[in-house]
Amino acid sequence: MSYDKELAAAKKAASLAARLCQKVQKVLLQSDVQSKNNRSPVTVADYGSQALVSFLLQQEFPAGFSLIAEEDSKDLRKDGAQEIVERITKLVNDSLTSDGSYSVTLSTEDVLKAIDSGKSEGGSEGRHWVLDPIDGTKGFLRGDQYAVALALLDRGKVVLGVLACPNLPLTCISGADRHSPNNEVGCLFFAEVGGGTYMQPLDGSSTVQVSAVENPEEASFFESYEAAHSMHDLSSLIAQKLGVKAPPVRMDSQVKYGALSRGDGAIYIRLPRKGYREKIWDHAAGSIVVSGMDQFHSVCYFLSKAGGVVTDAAGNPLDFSRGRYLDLDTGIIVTNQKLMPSLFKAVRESLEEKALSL
Ligand SMILES: Nc1ncnc2c1ncn2[C@@H]1O[C@H](COP(=O)(O)O)[C@@H](O)[C@H]1OP(=O)(O)O
Ligand SMILES: [Mg+2]
Ligand SMILES: [Mg+2]
Ligand SMILES: [Mg+2]
Repeated sequence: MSYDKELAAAKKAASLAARLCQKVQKVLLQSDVQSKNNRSPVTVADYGSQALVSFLLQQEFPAGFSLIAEEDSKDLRKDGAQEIVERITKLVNDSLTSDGSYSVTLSTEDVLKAIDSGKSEGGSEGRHWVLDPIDGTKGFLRGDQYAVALALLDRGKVVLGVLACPNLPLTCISGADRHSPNNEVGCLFFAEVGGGTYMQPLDGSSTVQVSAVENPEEASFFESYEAAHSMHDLSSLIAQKLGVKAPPVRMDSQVKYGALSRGDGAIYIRLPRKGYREKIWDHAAGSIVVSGMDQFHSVCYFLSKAGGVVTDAAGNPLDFSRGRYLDLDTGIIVTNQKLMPSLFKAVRESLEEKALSL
């Protein structure tokens, strides 16, 4: 089955949402940042991106529309939030009309409703869109990496994924090419089941050069920038066991999956502390982008690689059919098929050693 129409809509929605986020990141005001009850930050851009993507997808696919997304409008409906809601509404309307494809004006209530369409519980039946409107809000606030991550589930499987990465350089970010003179940023990764992974510039204006890392042991491995999101001491033990020499590349969000898919590194290790439950919107788009990397296409290069594999720390594939959360053993590991057996062994040994030392 082809999902071309859905993919085109997803690319359009994620690109417009990324533009909205870029605009906010440039002039980030302290008042734009709120704290959710789990103490993670949320900004007008998170809400604006979710409203925009939700509205666009609903316009295109009204029948049986289902969206699982990170944010909801609860805090925005509280007393004193009116000004922020108006600012979000203006951002959404400006972005919708920015390239002339839409001539609608949403009210504040339309925007709140669009945000709240993301409350679906998902599951193993039917189709569900999965959205992280800003993945890596902490990176976004630091002026660093973040992604708009959008995927489609069909009967519990990820069938397409789009990662808009506004701050990711178009050229390789690690290894020998790290100091490439080309400092253009803004990448759009997309993948459809069975169709390989593609990358194009977010603004669509220039060509892309992709470099292949030939020796994975020399290539960087990726991990979270935030130490609270993944245990850095454990990944350095794993890297040591694998003989990886390069220092880890610490980066926020699913941008790591995008960078990995084009060969900027060979391994992504994510081992959160006990008790943290991963959400499906933090991995759906990224996992299909990496899985399609055996057929990676860019504007000017075609790279053939060992296919990407994403599993939990017990070697099980990620199961997106169980609702809003992933039920995982310990963490997530990502690499290519060739390296997975040795990565898996190093992960198991390191976890056992860590358990013994506790
Ligand atoms: N304590 C935590 N442990 C692991 N991941 C977290 C934690 N808190 C938030 N996250 C989510 O982890 C992702 C960031 O991952 P990374 O560590 O790879 O940058 C984001 O989706 C972030 O949510 P958010 O979407 O709100 O930014
Ligand atoms: Mg968040
Ligand atoms: Mg996230
Ligand atoms: Mg988010």
